[in-house]
Amino acid sequence: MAATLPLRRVGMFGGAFDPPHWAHRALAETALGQLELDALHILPTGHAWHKSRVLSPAHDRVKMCELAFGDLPRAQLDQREIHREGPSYTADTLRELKREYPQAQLFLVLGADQLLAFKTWVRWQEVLELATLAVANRATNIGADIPLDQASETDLSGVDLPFVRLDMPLKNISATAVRARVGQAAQSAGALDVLVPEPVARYISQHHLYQSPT
Ligand SMILES: Nc1ncnc2c1ncn2[C@@H]1O[C@H](COP(=O)(O)OP(=O)(O)OP(=O)(O)O)[C@@H](O)[C@H]1O
Ligand SMILES: O=C(O)c1ccc[n+]([C@@H]2O[C@H](COP(=O)([O-])O)[C@@H](O)[C@H]2O)c1
Repeated sequence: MAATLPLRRVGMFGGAFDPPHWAHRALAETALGQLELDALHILPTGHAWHKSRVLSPAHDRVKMCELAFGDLPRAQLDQREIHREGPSYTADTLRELKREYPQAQLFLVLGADQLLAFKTWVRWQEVLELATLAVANRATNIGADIPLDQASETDLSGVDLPFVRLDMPLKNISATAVRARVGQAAQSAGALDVLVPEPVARYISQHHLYQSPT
């Protein structure tokens, strides 16, 4: 009987995903393809110690992640940060993944804003030892309702950290903008389709999420 080969390239993509939007989906797809990943763990954050707002209930964010990423081959929803006590630290998650995939090269998938904030992360040096950072650029004027051709890229030239770039067309979308748009009077689920996948838009509408400003 042939032995199963250990997975060689494993990605982790974490986020509040409140809600997951088209840029998240594009980032996951790009990482899977460009990094030739054998698996990509999608990790909704449990307790986002670094965010000032209270996140939507975990079960809603998990369900929306299933709807947003469920059909992506080799992507798997990973709820460990939701189930873990205390703040979600990426270093802890990567340490666990390293134990689960001792032979694999680990990649941490993130957007440019998080790369700029990376040295504020808890045990960021350990994160660097455990994983290769894979970074997609992000418009600096995120959330603004401006045309994409007027969006400017985040300047990463001064970053003194090792990372690989993910080549993804700029998407001027943020979860903040999605929540704000839902909060504006009576948006139909259809009107959200440009920002989030249609099943996510429907879930937001059916569950009356983001009705009040956050
Ligand atoms: N438009 C985007 N382009 C590139 N990366 C993005 C984009 N939106 C989010 N990301 C990345 O996805 C990851 C998860 O982001 P998160 O769930 O916090 O979404 P967000 O849109 O930044 O949310 P919020 O507006 O609530 O802060 C982060 O690494 C973030 O940099
Ligand atoms: O470990 C940390 O200290 C840390 C600090 C900031 C962000 N992160 C992680 O980075 C991912 C993206 O964060 P965010 O704020 O863009 O949703 C998510 O998985 C967070 O848990 C992790």
